[in-house]
Amino acid sequence: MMAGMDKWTGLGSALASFLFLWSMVQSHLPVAFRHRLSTWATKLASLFSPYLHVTISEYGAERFSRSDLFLAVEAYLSDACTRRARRLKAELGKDSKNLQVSVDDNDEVTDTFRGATIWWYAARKLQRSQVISFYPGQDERRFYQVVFHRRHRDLVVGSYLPHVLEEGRAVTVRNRQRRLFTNNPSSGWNPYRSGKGVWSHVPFEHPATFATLAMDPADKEAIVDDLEAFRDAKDYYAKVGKAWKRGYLLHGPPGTGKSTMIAAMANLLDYDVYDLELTAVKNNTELRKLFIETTGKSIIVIEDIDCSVDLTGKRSKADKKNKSSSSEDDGNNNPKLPADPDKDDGTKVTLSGLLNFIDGLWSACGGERIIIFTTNHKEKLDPALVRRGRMDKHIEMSYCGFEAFKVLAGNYLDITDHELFGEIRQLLGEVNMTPADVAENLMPMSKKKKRDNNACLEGLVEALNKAKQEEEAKKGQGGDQDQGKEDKTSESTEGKMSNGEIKGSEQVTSDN
Ligand SMILES: Nc1ncnc2c1ncn2[C@@H]1O[C@H](COP(=O)(O)OP(=O)(O)OP(=O)(O)O)[C@@H](O)[C@H]1O
Ligand SMILES: [Mg+2]
Repeated sequence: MMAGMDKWTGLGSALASFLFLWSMVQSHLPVAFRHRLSTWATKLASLFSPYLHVTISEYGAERFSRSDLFLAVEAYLSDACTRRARRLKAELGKDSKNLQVSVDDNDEVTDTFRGATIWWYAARKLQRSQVISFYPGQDERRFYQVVFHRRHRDLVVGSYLPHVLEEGRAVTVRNRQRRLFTNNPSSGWNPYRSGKGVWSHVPFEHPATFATLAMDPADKEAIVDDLEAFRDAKDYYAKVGKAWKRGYLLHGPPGTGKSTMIAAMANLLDYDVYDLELTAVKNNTELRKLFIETTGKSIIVIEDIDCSVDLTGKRSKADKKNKSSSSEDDGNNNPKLPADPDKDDGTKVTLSGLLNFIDGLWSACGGERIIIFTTNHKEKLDPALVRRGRMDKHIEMSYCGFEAFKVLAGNYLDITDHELFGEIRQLLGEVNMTPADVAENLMPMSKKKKRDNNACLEGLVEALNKAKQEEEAKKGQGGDQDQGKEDKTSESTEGKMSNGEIKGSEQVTSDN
């Protein structure tokens, strides 16, 4: 039985190779003759050969972009089959520093799928184009040919090729160099002009991870858990009829690690990051266009949302017009009306445009997206913008507590305990110092000087004492509008619940 199978397989392979070489010879003959020969050859082949061919060309019918299937096959073969190919070629990936190994032209790769044997060939043929090409090699069209026994037709077309597509896409995602995108300025530029992307990108190489992020371990774990649950919840989101996306609001004073946390999130989930500069967006239509151009598995970030667009100011003015009672001031928690969409004051992105961006019908395109807003002043934001469902999770990044300090001490000094820890713990309970400032004190002072843990910690104690004195001096002067003090009050209630939110040096609130 096995010997019989081998004989058939060998014969099939030989026939498939012959037909493939035949198609290569044809490509160098005059067009009319080639067509006739091709018809004869196909008839002959179908008479004698039980094998079928499927060709997957590099460019689709429209010839502008490379076919998705071709790219997936390329990735699939490079990953799954290169081990079996005898001739391989290595290239530097387009956006990556990694070497990509793929099957060399005219080489054969054998694959098996549910007991069926499938042969793959990579080849290229010269295209007689009417268009003059500026780029060498542009007239060459690459293609893959898959050959299989006709009794496996349903299996290959119905199951194997979809499997190759899915696996190939997964390999592409695994091997890709993640990217950091930023939106191009819109002045003098038409977002609908073809051939020009609305986003520019650079490789995303931020080294921050949750392990190096200084915050309370329990809160950190809760965030990691939430992110991982989101990543794996495709079916759940489909079941409950929700777009597969999640919003996070990171708020807290400057230097408390909001941007660092975004980088850690991207590294944890292996997502791209789209850093959206809202002030460079002309209007709501352009904002929507930007959203459509983002891909799945990405984090869309709008930093300092309260400064990006004067949502509060516009709303206050609208509010004033309508109610003739509210002040120009942001008015904190007062509900406000939407901004005037027709008013042209540099940017026409309105609150309603932004809300649409987050959870309008368009926001469901593609799926698997996280949207993050950061702000130093949560209270300035419109409640509609940050309500649950839009910003599902509110994370307060606050001044450095002792637990956060221990993470920094571990990162910078490789220590978990020290005789000065007690004093530092007490001082951190009394003084507001951001993780950025604490980290600065733990950095070695000079390159020549050997890193000295004692000196670093003593320096930190000194800085904390100095900050304490300054705070006391301010208090003495009767200055009570200091933002730090307000935050300090909430920090001193570490771990206690207030208005349904966890208050602490690292606070996390969630709707679930
Ligand atoms: N929680 C933290 N854990 C580790 N490092 C931190 C943390 N917070 C701040 N840092 C350090 O301080 C620097 C500044 O932090 P980051 O830019 O994340 O602050 P931010 O909250 O985004 O500030 P801003 O509101 O000004 O944008 C970072 O480069 C990082 O090294
Ligand atoms: Mg920041």
